[in-house]
Amino acid sequence: MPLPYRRLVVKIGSNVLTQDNGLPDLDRMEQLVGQIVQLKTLGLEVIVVSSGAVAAGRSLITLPAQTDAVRSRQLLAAVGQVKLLSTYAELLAKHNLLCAQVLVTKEDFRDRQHYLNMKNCFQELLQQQVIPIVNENDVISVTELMFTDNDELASLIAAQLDADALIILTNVDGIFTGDPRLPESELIREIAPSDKGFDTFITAQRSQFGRGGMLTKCHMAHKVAKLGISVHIANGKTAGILPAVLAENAVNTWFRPSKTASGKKKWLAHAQSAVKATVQVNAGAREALSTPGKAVSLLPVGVLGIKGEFQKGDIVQITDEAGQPLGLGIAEYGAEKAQERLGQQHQRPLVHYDYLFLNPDLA
Ligand SMILES: Nc1ncnc2c1ncn2[C@@H]1O[C@H](COP(=O)(O)OP(=O)(O)O)[C@@H](O)[C@H]1O
Ligand SMILES: N[C@@H](CCC(=O)OP(=O)(O)O)C(=O)O
Repeated sequence: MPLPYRRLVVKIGSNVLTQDNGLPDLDRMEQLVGQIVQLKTLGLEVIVVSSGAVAAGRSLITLPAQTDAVRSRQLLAAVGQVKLLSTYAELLAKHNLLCAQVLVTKEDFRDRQHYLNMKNCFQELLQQQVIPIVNENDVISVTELMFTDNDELASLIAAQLDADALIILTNVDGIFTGDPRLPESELIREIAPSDKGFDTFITAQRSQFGRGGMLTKCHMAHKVAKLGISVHIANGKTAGILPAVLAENAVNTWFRPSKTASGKKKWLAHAQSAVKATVQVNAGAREALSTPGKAVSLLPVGVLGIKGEFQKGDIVQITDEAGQPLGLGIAEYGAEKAQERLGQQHQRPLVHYDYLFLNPDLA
């Protein structure tokens, strides 16, 4: 019985699409496109997050001497993205399928209206049987505006579209208990939402053309699984890997999902950059909020202080007495009213449970 996924985000790392000499691996792309078509034939909705623009650019243009790192990336990605997408378009056209280019920046996830506009566009594309191929807009995303890497972007898209699963294709079989090149390292087959410490195995080493490395993959995967989305990290260089993951006979690391979270919570999970102010809570409120399985709203009686200004509907960061971040929430009223009600009993929640996202490692 294949895994019961209906909507799937597939992230393809730079290294999967690049040969050792740095040139794009067209055979691999063709194979992966073939697999995506197979999934479409099974009736799945597939959204692809593809890296590889910078790598494709390297094969097309020689950088002028002394070009700095930021400009190099902009130049290579701007040139390479055209090649990357036209290759996908040509390969998919052979199967009578259309793809769409979606280039995004972190800014596009900040504002709820932007977020919903983007979501609507994805839904329209999927309805029309078009395969969205997403990448970061490397031309305008520089320095602090950048996603950590495309694993973060793929996680955001999976949460945004309420995907059933995210498959991260990289150049190793999954997460190992040590350097994957060492024979004594073993593959971790399954990670539960409550598991901790599995990231201590991960070294800073990353693939030749990758950006974030395995550590971001791991953190993002865990966060996404906590939102109720299944995550697989698998080897994109293995023949037939996508259908094999679905058929449950692929070697991979599976992040088992926890019970589902609402769309608002999924959005909040990635809304750190939109935080307007900080709300500090006392030990009692911290304990109540972090009790597993309890739907607790944040009441003014548990609030110690407020730093910054916010209006009703703004996102606030919730911290404990020591300033440790606990999560994010949408304020039910503005900072002025909240200040008046500070520490008072029998007041309306400052953050309702439905609009509260607590950090996965809190409980
Ligand atoms: N414990 C580990 N298990 C698996 N891979 C690891 C581990 N520690 C470090 N890595 C490295 O992470 C790399 C994959 O991450 P990355 O370079 O970001 O790939 P991608 O281009 O697919 O995003 C692997 O090639 C591997 O060298
Ligand atoms: N946007 C960049 C990809 C950056 C990135 O995150 O790469 P990777 O770690 O291989 O997924 C590109 O298309 O080259």
